[in-house]
Amino acid sequence: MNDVTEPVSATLAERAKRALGRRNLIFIGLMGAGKSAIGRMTAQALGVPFVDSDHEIERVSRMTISELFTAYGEEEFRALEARVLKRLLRSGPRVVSTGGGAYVNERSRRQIKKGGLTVWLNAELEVLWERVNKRDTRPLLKTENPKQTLENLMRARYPIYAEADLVVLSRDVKKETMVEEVLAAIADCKKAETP
Ligand SMILES: Nc1ncnc2c1ncn2[C@@H]1O[C@H](COP(=O)(O)OP(=O)(O)O)[C@@H](O)[C@H]1O
Ligand SMILES: O=C(O)C1=C[C@@H](OP(=O)(O)O)[C@@H](O)[C@H](O)C1
Ligand SMILES: [Mg+2]
Repeated sequence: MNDVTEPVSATLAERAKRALGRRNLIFIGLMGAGKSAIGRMTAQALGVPFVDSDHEIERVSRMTISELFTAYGEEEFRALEARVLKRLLRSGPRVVSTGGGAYVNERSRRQIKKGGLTVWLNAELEVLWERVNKRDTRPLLKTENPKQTLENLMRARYPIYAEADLVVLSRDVKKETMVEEVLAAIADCKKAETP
């Protein structure tokens, strides 16, 4: 239990950092929710290292996510993702942004839950669609009707993402506002760190 009274002057980032302790902060949510962008900015605000699991997968494999899906298929990608996440989550505190499917995979979900505090960037379909339709880097959306695919993924995945420790609504507000809301959620989090 952390029963040390915070000084009134502690900034939001300082309070969040103290509440996080040695845990990692792990961003989960659907494609376009802002895990990579908001995760990076949150790490900066907290003054802890940032890592994006997709970037790490691309670095170690020397292939893009799209190339990996084409060459080996989704199942192999998930196995690689689980291995990379296990390594990234070994020590904290860090901010780790995952790819949208990581938390849905049982093996990765177990590691993520064990690895620290999870924050779900929850977003409505229109918000996600406006963001993801500008790029063609996401292999799962290379379908005849990508918006419908995104909606189907929402239905399947949102009940699982809902298991997260913290939930922040991702919407069209300034990214700095999103970061502040994430920091406030961490600072207010009652889940105690296990020794
Ligand atoms: N609050 C926001 N307002 C406007 N654009 C955003 C916001 N959050 C993220 N974005 C943009 O949406 C796109 C998708 O974000 P990204 O971080 O790649 O999402 P994810 O990693 O969850 O798929 C990026 O271009 C990012 O800059
Ligand atoms: O939702 C998914 O299954 C995926 C999301 C992507 O990451 P982002 O959520 O960062 O776009 C990436 O890992 C891969 O294309 C698969
Ligand atoms: Mg991302």
